[in-house]
Amino acid sequence: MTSTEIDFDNAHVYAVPMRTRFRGITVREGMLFEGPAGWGEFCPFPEYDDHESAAWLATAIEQCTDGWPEPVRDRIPVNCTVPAVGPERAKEIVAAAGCQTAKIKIADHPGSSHEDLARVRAVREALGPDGAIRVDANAVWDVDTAVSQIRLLDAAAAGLEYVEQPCRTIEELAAVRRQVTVPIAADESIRRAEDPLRVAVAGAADIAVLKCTPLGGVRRALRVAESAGLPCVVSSALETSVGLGAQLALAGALPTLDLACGLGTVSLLGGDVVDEASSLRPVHGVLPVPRTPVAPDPTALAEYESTDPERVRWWRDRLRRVRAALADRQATLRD
Ligand SMILES: O=C(O)CCC(=O)c1ccccc1C(=O)O
Ligand SMILES: [Mg+2]
Repeated sequence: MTSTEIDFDNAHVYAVPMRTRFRGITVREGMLFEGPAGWGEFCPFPEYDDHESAAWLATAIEQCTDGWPEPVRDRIPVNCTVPAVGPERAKEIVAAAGCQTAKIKIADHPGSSHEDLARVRAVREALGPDGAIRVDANAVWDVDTAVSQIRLLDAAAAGLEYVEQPCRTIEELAAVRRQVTVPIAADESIRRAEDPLRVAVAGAADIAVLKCTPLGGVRRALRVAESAGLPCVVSSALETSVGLGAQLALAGALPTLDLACGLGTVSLLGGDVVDEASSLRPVHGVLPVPRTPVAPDPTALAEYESTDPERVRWWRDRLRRVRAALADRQATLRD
């Protein structure tokens, strides 16, 4: 991977409002820059330090210098993503999406159980009996809370497909997994591991959630999939269509993929930096696998270019620091 031909100096800083607050985010920010193979997106969440953000930069550099490996499929079924909203809004989201699978955010704040159960019931009503429902607790429960909440949610959903990251540690996931029949998926345990290639998720989870953006690229995520040795779901990091292309390239290149992916998230954004026709919004619950990165559209890019000089400076400083951090990490990210 070489980064010398990338036009970092002219990188654009974008700010796209979220349609609904998600993970505490109301405006999604990031950077877009062009290299010899196309455009890349650099968008680590604000709380990520330079070391962790280096993997996000590696993904952007892979896509604009090397491109992606050959896909083995060209259409990816996706879930619709239901944020922590009320039951009526949840039904609208599911009905508008047209997906067979819904992923619901739960445990968004302390004491949310009652609201979580109402949201899950509403989604089942909108989805019908044949759809699949998965929930994501983003690592907030202790083991006992997880076990009791998963049982309640499974009943409210009339059957859950899986629960994503109910607790923080691998040991806790394993303990929960021994006590419930609902399959367990590991997300943060892989994505935020110091070494995602060596984390032992197999005894603690039934499914691996993979996000190539924080894992350092499509090729590296393929190696993480191989070492995890579990059925995989590819899930987004709230990229625009430019960065989401890499995630779809990963979903397209995995040797086996039997589960819907969490890649319908452009629908959570209030806009996109590419033109309408290239925007990676699912149609009838399916997304295409792009062969090359999607380029921003000048008009759309101008619309979402950040106008806040302080944010622009913050991102430029961050990119400069993270390029240095990546130079330090390059050996391990190639590992
Ligand atoms: O998987 C999906 O349906 C959407 C993606 C998603 O939930 C997500 C998006 C950004 C950051 C974290 C997460 C997560 O899976 O926890
Ligand atoms: Mg998750």
